[in-house]
Amino acid sequence: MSPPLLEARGLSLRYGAVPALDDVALSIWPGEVVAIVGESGSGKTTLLRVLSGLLRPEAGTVLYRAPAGATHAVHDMGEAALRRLQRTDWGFVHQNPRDGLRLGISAGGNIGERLMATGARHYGTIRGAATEWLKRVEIDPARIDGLPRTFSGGMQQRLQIARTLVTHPRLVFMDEPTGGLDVSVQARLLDLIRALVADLGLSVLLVTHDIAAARLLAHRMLVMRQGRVVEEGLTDRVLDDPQHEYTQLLVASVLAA
Ligand SMILES: Nc1ncnc2c1ncn2[C@@H]1O[C@H](COP(=O)(O)OP(=O)(O)OP(=O)(O)O)[C@@H](O)[C@H]1O
Repeated sequence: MSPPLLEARGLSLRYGAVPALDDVALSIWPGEVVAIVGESGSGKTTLLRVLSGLLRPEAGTVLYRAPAGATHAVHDMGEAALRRLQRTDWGFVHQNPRDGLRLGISAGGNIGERLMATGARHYGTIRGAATEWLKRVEIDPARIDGLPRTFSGGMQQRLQIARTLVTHPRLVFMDEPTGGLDVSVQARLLDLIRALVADLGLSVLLVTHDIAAARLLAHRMLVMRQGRVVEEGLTDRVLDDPQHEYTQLLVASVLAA
C-alpha cells in the first residue's frame, strides 16, 4: 500500500484546563475522504487547524508527503515554505465563505488570484480558467465580474470551492462546508463537492457534525469526543454498526430526528 499523504501522531493541545486535543492520531491516503465528526466543542476544528499547520500542538507530529516523495514535519517547516504548501498543494474551505474569499474583488478575480499565486500570468488563460471554474461550480459565467457580496450564501460557498480547487490541490481541508446554509442548498452543495472530489481524485479532511454529509462523502470517519478519537473506521461500518457508546448515541440521535 502507498504511504499516507498526511500522518499525525500523538497530537495534544489544551486551552487552559480544557483538553481540545488529547493524543490524537490520524492518517489520510491519496484519493481518500476522511470525515471528522463529533458534537460541538469536541475538538474537530482545533484538529483541522493543527493538521493544516495553522496551530502548533503542545505534543505530537504531523508529517506530510510532498509530490516528489519527501516527507515534511508540518510544524518544523519555515513560515514561507508552509505558506507555499498552503497555496499550492493544499486547499482550505471554510464554513463561512467570507473567511475564504476576498469580498472586495470580483468572482473571476477571486479565482484568478489563486492561480496567479501559483505562477499563472497570462490574462486570457486566467480569465478562461475562471470562466471554466464558474461553470463547474454551477455559477453563471456572466457573473464573472460581480462581487461576491452580491451572491447568495450557496453561490459564495461554490465560489470559495472554485477558488480553492482551481490550482488542483492534493489535499483539501473542509470545515463544515455546508454549515449555515438551507437544507436544499446543502444537498446541492454536497452533490457538487462529491462530484468534484471524484473527478479530481482529491484527498479531503472534512470536519462536520452532519452525519448525513459524512455518509455521502467520506470513505472513512473518525468520531471525536472531548478531544479524543473514540471510534474510527469505514463510514458504513461506523454508522451501521457503531461500537462506542458515544457513536451509538450520535447515530441514534440522527435516526430519531
Ligand atoms: N481559542 C480558544 N481559546 C480557548 N478555548 C478554545 C479556543 N478554541 C477552542 N477552544 C475550546 O477547545 C475545545 C474544542 O473546540 P473546537 O472548536 O475544536 O471544537 P469543535 O468540535 O470544532 O466545535 P464546533 O463544532 O462547535 O465548531 C472546546 O472546549 C472549545 O471551547
